[in-house]
Amino acid sequence: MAVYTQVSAEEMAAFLTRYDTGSLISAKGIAEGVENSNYLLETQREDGSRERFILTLYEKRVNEADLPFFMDLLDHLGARGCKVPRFISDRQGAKLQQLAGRPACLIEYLSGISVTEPTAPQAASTGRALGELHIAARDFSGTRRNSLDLAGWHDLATACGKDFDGIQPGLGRRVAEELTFLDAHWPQHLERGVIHADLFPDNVLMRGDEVGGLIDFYFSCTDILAYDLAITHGAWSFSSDGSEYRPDVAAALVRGYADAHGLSAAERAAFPILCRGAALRFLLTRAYDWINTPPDAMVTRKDPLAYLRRLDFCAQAAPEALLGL
Ligand SMILES: Nc1ncnc2c1ncn2[C@@H]1O[C@H](COP(=O)(O)OP(=O)(O)O)[C@@H](O)[C@H]1O
Ligand SMILES: N[C@@H](CCOP(=O)(O)O)C(=O)O
Repeated sequence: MAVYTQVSAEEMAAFLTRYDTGSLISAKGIAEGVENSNYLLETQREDGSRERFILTLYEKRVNEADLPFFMDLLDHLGARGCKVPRFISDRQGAKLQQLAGRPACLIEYLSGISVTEPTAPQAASTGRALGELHIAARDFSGTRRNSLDLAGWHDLATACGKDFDGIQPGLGRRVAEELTFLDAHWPQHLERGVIHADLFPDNVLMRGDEVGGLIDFYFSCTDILAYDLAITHGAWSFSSDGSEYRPDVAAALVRGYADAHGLSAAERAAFPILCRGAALRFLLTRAYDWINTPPDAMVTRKDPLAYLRRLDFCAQAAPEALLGL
């Protein structure tokens, strides 16, 4: 359950008086997610019409100074037809607020369902949506360094240190070997731009086989575009515990992306390395959270070993198998 900060109904009702949203009629903590506290709010206007909103209080990894980048990015993408939620301005034009001692924003609600067992047609739509996002972001002027890049992975590995082997004996050595490999092979000259960097199935709201919304841009940053496809590939093309590879889903995702955006020969050649980096990145953040989440925290820790299995698979798979060619 990702509600780190409890907000009373009275505090929420008072918060909403800053906006032209009508008054609060219901509020529910949202169980999904691990990074921030999220509430689903429903409001009613004087004419009786109702509307839903997401209230997010920023915790953990989101730096308040990065919020303007995310807000401007979503405005930019929304204006170019991408299905992304807008941050709502209050009557004074402010999008960023303070609530219960945390930075907080009111966000447009998008309907749709996050699938847990993605199908090939859903992966194809998601690949297309990711390609369209990369194209729409080409003329976005904002930039944000990816703090979870190769250097950031080294920092996380150092922070986990000896605790890795409490998760699984030998894990520390495996991570160190992989970092050495990636230091030597990480591609330097692929096309860069704004990437989502966390396009897991829970961050895509599906309507049937079509994408109804892309959410949770709080890791978005400037990095290699094909690395974003590799992250999405790792999240969509395996069973959630990482034990089973789904080549049909992988092929549909890559084809959808290539149709919308294109995928160069250099990007295809580097794809196995990018997949290994993507698997290691999530192994590391999950391992760090596994080690550092207090036992009484109201959040379900995610299994780092599910990403070790993906890493092992990607390290031995033929490039054609990963690309679904
Ligand atoms: N704009 C939105 N529209 C509809 N549902 C949303 C929206 N933003 C978040 N949610 C819901 O809240 C959940 C958690 O949001 P998310 O941004 O993924 O949290 P976290 O950053 O903590 O991982 C999502 O899985 C989704 O169910
Ligand atoms: N997708 C990451 C964790 C970030 O959580 P999200 O709910 O913001 O997507 C993972 O699965 O490790």
